[in-house]
Amino acid sequence: MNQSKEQRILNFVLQNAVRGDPRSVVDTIDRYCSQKEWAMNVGNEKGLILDKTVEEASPSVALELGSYCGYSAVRIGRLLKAGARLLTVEFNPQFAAIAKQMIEFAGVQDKVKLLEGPSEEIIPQLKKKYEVDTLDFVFLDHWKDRYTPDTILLQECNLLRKGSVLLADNVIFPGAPEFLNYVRKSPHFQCTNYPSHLEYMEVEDAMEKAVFLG
Ligand SMILES: O=C(NC/C=C/[C@H]1O[C@@H](n2cnc3cncnc32)[C@H](O)[C@@H]1O)c1cc([N+](=O)[O-])cc(O)c1O
Ligand SMILES: [Mg+2]
Repeated sequence: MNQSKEQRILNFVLQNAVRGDPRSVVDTIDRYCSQKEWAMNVGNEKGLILDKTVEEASPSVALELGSYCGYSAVRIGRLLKAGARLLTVEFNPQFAAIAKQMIEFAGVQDKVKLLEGPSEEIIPQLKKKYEVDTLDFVFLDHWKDRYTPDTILLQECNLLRKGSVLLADNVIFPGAPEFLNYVRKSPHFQCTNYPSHLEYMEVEDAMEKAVFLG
């Protein structure tokens, strides 16, 4: 049975990146996906915006929705301070298996925990089952029509506190118009747009930061 694209990306990392070196894992995925097969990793241009937002937030507890191959989980994990943790949510079993191996190879498994299942089921479990009080940082990069319902669910579950930072990928391409409309109209969020480009392409894209105001 021939391999999936995601398996080919993982194999390329296992053969070409440096075990325990998250930067080399990120760079190796970018090399493969820009030269061989496009894939929906946040990529290096938007990745720099992600890096700066994470460093500024300096989160103790972070959440990622949509692990895919683990590119951004590794990218965020490498920036977390001692004792901080990232929970990354992925419901596709094949992608979850790839992402887990990517996280372990990069050596960030002590900071990054992959939770397998749909975000709408996992989010309500975060407080009791995963011992989360509130989230300091949330990266939204899953199905674009889930951004708004999950943002509402995070609020309903009291998982956001004054200053919690949401960062959403792809608000221009493929686009998340209802999410932009929701957070920009809401009195509970202070929004900032970061124009950029779609990973590995010269297509316009952007990230949106939405800081919860309580
Ligand atoms: O579609 C995109 N991303 C969707 C990402 C989806 C990933 O999140 C998981 N997921 C989805 N809902 C979930 C709910 N719960 C858990 N995992 C979930 C999916 O199993 C997949 O691993 C996308 C598309 C382009 N593009 O150019 O077309 C570019 C990008 O940067 C993108 O992020
Ligand atoms: Mg994306």
